[in-house]
Amino acid sequence: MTLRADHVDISLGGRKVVRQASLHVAPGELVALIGPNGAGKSTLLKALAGLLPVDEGHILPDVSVKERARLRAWLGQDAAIHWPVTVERLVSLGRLPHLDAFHRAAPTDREAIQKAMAATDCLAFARRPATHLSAGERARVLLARAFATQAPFILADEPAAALDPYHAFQMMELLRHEAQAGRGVLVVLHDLNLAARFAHRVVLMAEGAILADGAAQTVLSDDLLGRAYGIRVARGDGWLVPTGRLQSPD
Ligand SMILES: Nc1ncnc2c1ncn2[C@@H]1O[C@H](COP(=O)(O)OP(=O)(O)OP(=O)(O)O)[C@@H](O)[C@H]1O
Repeated sequence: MTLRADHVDISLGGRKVVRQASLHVAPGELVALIGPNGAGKSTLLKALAGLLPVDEGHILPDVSVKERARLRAWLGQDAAIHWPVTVERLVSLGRLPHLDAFHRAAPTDREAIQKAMAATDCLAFARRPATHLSAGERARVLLARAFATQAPFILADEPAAALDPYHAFQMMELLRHEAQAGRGVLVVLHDLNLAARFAHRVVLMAEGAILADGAAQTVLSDDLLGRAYGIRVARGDGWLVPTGRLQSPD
């Protein structure tokens, strides 16, 4: 089963911000969704998560709200933590879609929570209030919550944004590991090097439309990066850095 957007149009505030976008994620692959600010990446990701309705086109599979929560783990961009619950309790919320009517945790739930915290290095602060963490630690806890869901698909919106290079790399390794374990992972990224290093496939969005979808070396071409971002890049063995601005693509 693949998760897919099929010729999707989405409007926000009466304005069409995603146009005829088609995108799919298969089990076992990590797909990076890149593009300039305002391109429509978060909007498309939210629609794939079932958090936003589409005007036209389809998000597939078309399932019930409960089934959707089991199918897709969501790691949002501004996932602030407002309540001083413990880290363990917060991670356990990832199991909500699996609990019975009385919200009782079964041994399989407890096992999934421990496994998710171990994978993301959260066990050392499992009993601390989740509000008392650094931005990087918080990002790992929220990733643990998403992992605890054990959903076949993980949708993550800029999960590495607040992270130092070590933890950004670790975050991507964890997501890649999940993909290797058979999940489908779609991750919005601004760091083109992380996309090049970790993604099986890169999808480039600009002005609400999908501009390119393919291998990193094809999508991260001088021509496409110039058209989408208005930047010039220098590149080496597996890396690239912006070296100048072209005319703004806006
Ligand atoms: N709630 C909203 N109401 C109206 N327009 C919105 C709303 N949220 C976002 N937009 C607009 O929709 C467009 C797409 O926004 P979106 O957040 O999907 O872009 P993005 O590619 O994720 O950008 P960024 O890289 O800056 O996070 C932008 O033009 C934005 O201004």
